[in-house]
Amino acid sequence: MHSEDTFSTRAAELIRAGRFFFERGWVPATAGNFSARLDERHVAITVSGRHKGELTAEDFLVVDVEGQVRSEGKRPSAELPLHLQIYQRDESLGAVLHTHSVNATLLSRLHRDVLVLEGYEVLKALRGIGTHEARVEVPIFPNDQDVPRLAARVQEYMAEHPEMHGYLIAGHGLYTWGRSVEEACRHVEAFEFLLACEIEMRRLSR
Ligand SMILES: CSC[C@@H](O)[C@@H](O)C(=O)COP(=O)(O)O
Ligand SMILES: [Zn+2]
Repeated sequence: MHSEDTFSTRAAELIRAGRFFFERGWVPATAGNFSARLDERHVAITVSGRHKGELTAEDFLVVDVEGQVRSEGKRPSAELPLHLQIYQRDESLGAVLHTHSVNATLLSRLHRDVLVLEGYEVLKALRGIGTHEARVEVPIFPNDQDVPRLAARVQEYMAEHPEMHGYLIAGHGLYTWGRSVEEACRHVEAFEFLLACEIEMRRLSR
């Protein structure tokens, strides 16, 4: 069972991530949600509707990996099922981060089905990738206000593509994860850099 200390440490890491993302314009107007694993069965996740650049420890609650809320009187992120799907499928994963940057939103509307990232040195910031020659496929799922249905769709796709590092939701944003909050943050930064390159490349090659 996790301690209060674990909760506070994970919350502090996610608060720092929220400030960093907000400063860069990746979580505007209460958009985005963050979570971190506390132990095998429990996760801390942001309360729904909170501003992600101004989080405090009060803006987190505890849920179990089946989605049962363990903190009375707090409503979890509307996108909780997308976080739980990741924790349920892989016990080694420790954090899930969701952002809404302009670049993720635009690219997810310009492309259908999948965005291919290749030829970038920064791909090596993604766990397990050792060369710029890697080909990273970022699937794009249609947005869906029925979040459990969307989570089931992601789950089905991930069963076929277990090597995935993240995905886009059309007109919505990015989901990525890692073994720790630090690794998940690195993945957000890497994806945001790569998405910015892709946008700029399209502009330059017009
Ligand atoms: C402010 S619009 C964004 C929301 O609809 C949603 O997509 C989102 O990312 C934040 O929802 P939340 O329930 O606060 O976790
Ligand atoms: Zn969202």
